[in-house]
Amino acid sequence: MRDLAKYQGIIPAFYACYDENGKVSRERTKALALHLLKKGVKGVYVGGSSGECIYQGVQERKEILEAVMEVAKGKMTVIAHVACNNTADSCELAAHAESLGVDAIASIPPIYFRLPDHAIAQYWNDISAAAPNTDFIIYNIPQLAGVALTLPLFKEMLKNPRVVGVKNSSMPVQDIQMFKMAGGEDHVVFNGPDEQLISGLAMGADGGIGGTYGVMPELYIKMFDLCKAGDYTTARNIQNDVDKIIYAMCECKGNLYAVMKEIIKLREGLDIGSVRKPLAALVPEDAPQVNKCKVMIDEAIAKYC
Ligand SMILES: CC(=O)N[C@H](C=O)[C@@H](O)[C@H](O)[C@H](O)CO
Ligand SMILES: CC(=O)C(=O)O
Repeated sequence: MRDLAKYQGIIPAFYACYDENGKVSRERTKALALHLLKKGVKGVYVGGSSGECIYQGVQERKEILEAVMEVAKGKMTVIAHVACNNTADSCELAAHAESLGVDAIASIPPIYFRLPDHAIAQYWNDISAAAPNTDFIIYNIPQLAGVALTLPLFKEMLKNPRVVGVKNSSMPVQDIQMFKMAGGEDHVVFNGPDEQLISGLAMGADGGIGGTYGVMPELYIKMFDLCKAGDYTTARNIQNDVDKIIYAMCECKGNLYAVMKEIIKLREGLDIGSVRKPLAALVPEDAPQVNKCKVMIDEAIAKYC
C-alpha cells in the first residue's frame, strides 16, 4: 500500500509571487511557502490555475517549484502541476519536479482543442512516464479545460500504477463519489470547489486543494477537522461564512488572485506582488471592498478558530 495519508488534509493552491516589476520572485515564493507551513496546512499545490501557470514560461515554473521545495521538502506535501498544453514542455517540467523530490505531479488535460479520450490518456501517460517514480494526479476541471474526465478515461488511467487520484473541480459533488468508488481505497480524491468543501468531504473526498485556501487557511483547516470529527453543523456555519467571503472577493474589478494577494499583504504583512497580465490588477476603487473582505476574514477566524 502506498502512503496516502500525506494527501489527507488542506492543500492550498500556491499563488504566483512576483516582484514590483512582475518578475517571478524566489524570495517572495519562499516567504509564502514558509507562511503556509506555519499555518499548519498539509501541503501545497504549486503551479496550478492559482499559480497563474498559463501565463508563465517553463523556466519560471521551474524556479518557483525550486523555491517552494527549498522551504517545504520533508515538511509538507508538495504537488506540482506540470501541464503546459504541449507534451514536450510538460514532460520537461515533470522530470524536473521528480528531480526535486516532489510528492506528486498533476496535470489538466490539453486545452483549446477538445481531444478524444485516447489522446488525453496518451498525454497524461507521457507526462507520467517522464516522472517514473512520482505519483500522478489527474486534474479534472471541465468548466475551464473544455473537456471532462469521463469514467472510461479514468478507468483507462487507473491502469497506470502511478495514478494516485483525482483533484476534482467539476461542480457536481456526485463526481467525487464516482471517482472515489472507481479508484477504491488505494486512490484519493481531492475536493476542488472551495464553496462546497464540506459536501465534498461528506461524499468521501480525502482532502481539498483550493484557490482560496491560501488567504484564509485557518478556516479551511477548521472545517476539515470538524468534518473528520463528524461535526457537520459547525462546519456548515464556517462554510456559509467562507462562501460569503468568496462572493465578496469576486465583486472587485481586480482579479480574484489580485484581491487575495492584497488581503494577505493587509492581514499578514506579506507582499507577494500582484497578478500577471492579462489578469486584471486591482484598481483604486477596489480598496473599500478589499478591506471589507479582510475584515470578514478577521471576524470569521476570531469566531471559529
Ligand atoms: C474554477 C477554479 O479555479 N476552481 C478552483 C479549483 O478547483 C477553486 O479552488 C476556486 O478557486 C474556488 O472554489 C473559488 O471559486
Ligand atoms: C485552484 C486550484 O486548485 C489550482 O490552482 O489549480
